[in-house]
Amino acid sequence: MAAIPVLPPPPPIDDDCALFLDVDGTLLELAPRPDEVEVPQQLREALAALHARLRGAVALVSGRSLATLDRLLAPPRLPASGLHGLERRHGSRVQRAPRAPEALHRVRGEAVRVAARHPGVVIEDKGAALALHWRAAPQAGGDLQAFARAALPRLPGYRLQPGHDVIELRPAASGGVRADKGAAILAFLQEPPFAGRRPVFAGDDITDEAGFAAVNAHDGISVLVGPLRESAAHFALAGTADVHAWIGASA
Ligand SMILES: O=P(O)(O)OC[C@H]1O[C@H](O[C@H]2O[C@H](CO)[C@@H](O)[C@H](O)[C@H]2O)[C@H](O)[C@@H](O)[C@@H]1O
Repeated sequence: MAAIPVLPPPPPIDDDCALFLDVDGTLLELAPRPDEVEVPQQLREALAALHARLRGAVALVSGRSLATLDRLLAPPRLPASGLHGLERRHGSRVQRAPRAPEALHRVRGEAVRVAARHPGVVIEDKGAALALHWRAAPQAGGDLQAFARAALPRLPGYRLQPGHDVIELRPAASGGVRADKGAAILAFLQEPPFAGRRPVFAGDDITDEAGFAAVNAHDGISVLVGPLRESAAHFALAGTADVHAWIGASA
């Protein structure tokens, strides 16, 4: 098996960059449950300073919903894409995720019953998407993944979204267009103040690979955060503290 190449740290963030940032595992340290993350005040200040320095060209690109991103990180209320590209907000323009189908409500009820057998499992209702978390109950990972795979055929137009100690059921497209973090970044890059800038994207998870591919295709800077693994990213940082130092030095 080929060794995973060691990646260099990213260069400083220049004035002509457009900065895209994943949230959990990149800006925020992973916590046992989604509602237990902590947001350092210094991080808010660095994001606000970068937003001003890059003349607005800073966006969050997350698996969280837009509403949750605002609850966690605003102010500043940054341009953002939520639910792995299904939602996007830029100024007053908001693209919403598809409505949850009736079948998803039934699947959620069944997931809650599965979770009741595994103390520590969290079922996160994100509207159109449903996340099944086992970070605090590692032994439940197999059951939850099997449950999600079995539920998928009942949800036409849905796909599985794997992540760190989580499997999600989420729509594959929004408004008839494929939705992922790469597509969200490319949509931002067509609009001022992002257009014409060199894209930079930092992320840690499988969902972030689409974002790395998108910025690589635009001669951008792709940054894998966390332990090295197979990735399309060209640069790496070891963890959230290094991300804070990197963006803090550029703020
Ligand atoms: O794209 P992201 O911003 O990284 O969001 C991905 C998912 O993050 C959250 O789950 C992850 O973080 C939790 C809090 O640290 C952790 O408990 C969990 O194990 C991780 O998978 C969030 O809850 C999901 O909705 C996001 O899709």
